[in-house]
Amino acid sequence: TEDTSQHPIVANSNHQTPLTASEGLPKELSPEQIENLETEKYTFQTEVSRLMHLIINSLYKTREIFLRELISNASDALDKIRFISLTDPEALKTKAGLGITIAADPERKTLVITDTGIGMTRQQLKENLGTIAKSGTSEFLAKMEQNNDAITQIGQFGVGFYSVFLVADKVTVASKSNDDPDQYIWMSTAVDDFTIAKDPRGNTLDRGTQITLYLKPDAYRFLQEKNLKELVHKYSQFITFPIMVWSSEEQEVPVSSTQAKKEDIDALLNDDELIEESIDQEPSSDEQTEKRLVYSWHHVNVQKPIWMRDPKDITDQEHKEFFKSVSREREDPLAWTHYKGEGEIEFRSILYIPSVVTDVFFNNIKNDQSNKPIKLFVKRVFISDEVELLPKWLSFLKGIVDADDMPLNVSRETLQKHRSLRIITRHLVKKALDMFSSLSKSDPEAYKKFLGQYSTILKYGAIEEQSYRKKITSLLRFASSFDTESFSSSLDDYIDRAKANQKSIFFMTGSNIGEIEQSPFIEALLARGYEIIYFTDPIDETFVENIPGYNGKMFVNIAKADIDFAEDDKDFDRDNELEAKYKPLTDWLIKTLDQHIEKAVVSRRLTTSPLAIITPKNGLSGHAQRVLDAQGVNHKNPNMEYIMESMRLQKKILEINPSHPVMETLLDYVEEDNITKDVETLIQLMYETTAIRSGFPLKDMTQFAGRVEGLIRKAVGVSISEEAKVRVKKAEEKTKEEKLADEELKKTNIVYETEEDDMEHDEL
Ligand SMILES: Nc1ncnc2c1ncn2[C@@H]1O[C@H](COP(=O)(O)OP(=O)(O)OP(=O)(O)O)[C@@H](O)[C@H]1O
Repeated sequence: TEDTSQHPIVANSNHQTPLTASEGLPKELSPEQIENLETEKYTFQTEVSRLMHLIINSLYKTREIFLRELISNASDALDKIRFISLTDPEALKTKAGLGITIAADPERKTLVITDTGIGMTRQQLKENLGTIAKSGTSEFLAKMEQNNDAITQIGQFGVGFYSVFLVADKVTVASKSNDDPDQYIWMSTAVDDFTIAKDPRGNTLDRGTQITLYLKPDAYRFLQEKNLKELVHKYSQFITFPIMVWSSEEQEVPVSSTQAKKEDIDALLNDDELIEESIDQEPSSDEQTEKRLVYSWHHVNVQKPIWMRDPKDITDQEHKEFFKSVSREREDPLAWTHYKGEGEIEFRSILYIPSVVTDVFFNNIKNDQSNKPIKLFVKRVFISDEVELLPKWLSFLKGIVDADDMPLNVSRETLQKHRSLRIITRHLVKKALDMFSSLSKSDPEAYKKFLGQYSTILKYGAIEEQSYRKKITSLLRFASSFDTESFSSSLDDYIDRAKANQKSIFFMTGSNIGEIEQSPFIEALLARGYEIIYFTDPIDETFVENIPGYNGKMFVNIAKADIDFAEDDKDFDRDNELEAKYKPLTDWLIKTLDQHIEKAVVSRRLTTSPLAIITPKNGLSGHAQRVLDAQGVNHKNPNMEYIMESMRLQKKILEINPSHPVMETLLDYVEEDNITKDVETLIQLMYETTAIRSGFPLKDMTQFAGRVEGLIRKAVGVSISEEAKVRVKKAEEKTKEEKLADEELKKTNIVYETEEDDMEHDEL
């Protein structure tokens, strides 16, 4: 007969029956059974071996996470069988209820974790616990080699199971799947191979998995009931299945009943009524009683799932722990929103903002894969974490959605397209944006941290999603000429501070504030008292290209042509007059700088600089050009590359400052036909230095350097043809001995040895 005491997950197991310590533990394999096992041996995939060696030989502070990983795997396995049972009721046709038990055996120094989940067939044991299917493993290995704390992220990389070797040097996994008539047992002593055998105890599990950890001496503290219960509590509160820990309690019990009979226990575990009775039975007063330790299954996670509770009753600490348990992040979230959607469709959700963006998030975005950070439940039953519930630009959030009304027996693809999901998504986006907005008001420090991590992604969202564009844009913060330090101006602030009749939001892009402040373009606006937004994020150029304006004001790049100041600033007569006056100079400049510019015009914006180089309206600014160059034009489309290249070669517009003394003098020179070769060189140089100041890469650095040197020679009176007098000594040919020594070296493995290396060898 089967030993059902190993499946104590019945409707209510929180009964107090005096059982003995070993009653909660599974039968161990006897020495003969081990002797006669018909095992088959397999070698671990190399990555698994490497991982296990790293894990077993290292001293990690946070070893307790093995329990989190095992509980989470057990919970996944239970989710799977429950999900299958939605369409196939047969799947649950075993005696076992759904749940997890955890028991320590201080005598054998083992910890046993049992679940009644989906279980594994022989083949699955071999595949799941011997190879790593998911990508990113080598990345994780590298991380671990670098930094001990990386271990806590093990679950994110899909290799959580192997964390058992943090605390155990031998592990057995017994498992029974509905798809395999027999129960199998997997064993490993953390060396390079593992074995699988048919379990000689028979089908003790009914369905599910039982993991036995043979703890290393330095991990015995996990056997202490108090430690164990605390830990399980920490990692189990948010698991939707009951988790039972085998616990002892000192109790006054009738002397006669101290030894509970095995049959009684079995009956108890299978009959709810009997349990009720046994709880009701108080020891009668005239019966003899004594104090002794009684054992029972203690239900650790009795609370409702956090999202089903009243938001008012949930403490910050509970949210932080729930967040860590769903996301496997180490740090507390920056903020959260707990929401109950009613009306069209009823659902509950909690969304969290992680305090830092993970590498995984960006890797997925880069590879055009979606992050799916939301776990979907339907009426408390976990359905999937593969459904896209948030748009890409919000997929940095983490959380859960529990819907009341959703078809369950459909494929993920059908589910993904379901109307209810689209409605939920709309609500979630709105809730997320509200959360950001209230964070900006309630906690400016946290909001700053938030934007530091996510503003690039939000800008991407504003570009992608027209319907939320305005809202997202309103959440962004920038540096501006009003406040260059704090990056705290919103566009609304800018508009509040704008001048009368100002129709534009003036901005300039650059790689940093200092560079923008150096630029000649900003003078005219600052002199007139206009504020300029300083865009320093590489995505900003694309952002403003896609977003024409905000609240009725257009974005205007002050480094491009056509600046429209307020109407009253215009003086057409004066402009026309100056243009006519400077025509000889502008014509001459076009001729001289023909290689670089398409036209030269009289500037209305320059105040202190003599010249400025402007991009034609559809061209690339200096900053944009450098960003593109640095990225090596990361476009798959060859036409795009061609367009970029031609934009880069596009001729610029030269603006001259009519009030500048250098320009006035130059005009005289041209009018008097007094231009010498030297003046021509100087104007070339002036163009080149202006280009550098305006952030454009120079086309020909050698020519530029040549011109500067020429000027210096002239100033110090050295002829242009005079060469540097250098005395060089010719290198000598190799001697015969040296040639021989080289030949010898060729035969060895030595690559290159420095003196320091030699020293180390000597010391060793
Ligand atoms: N208790 C269990 N019941 C059934 N299958 C399990 C159990 N534990 C592990 N497995 C199987 O072994 C596989 C590997 O587990 P492992 O913890 O290493 O990675 P994972 O569960 O896929 O990812 P993560 O670590 O992110 O949970 C799982 O995907 C699952 O198929």
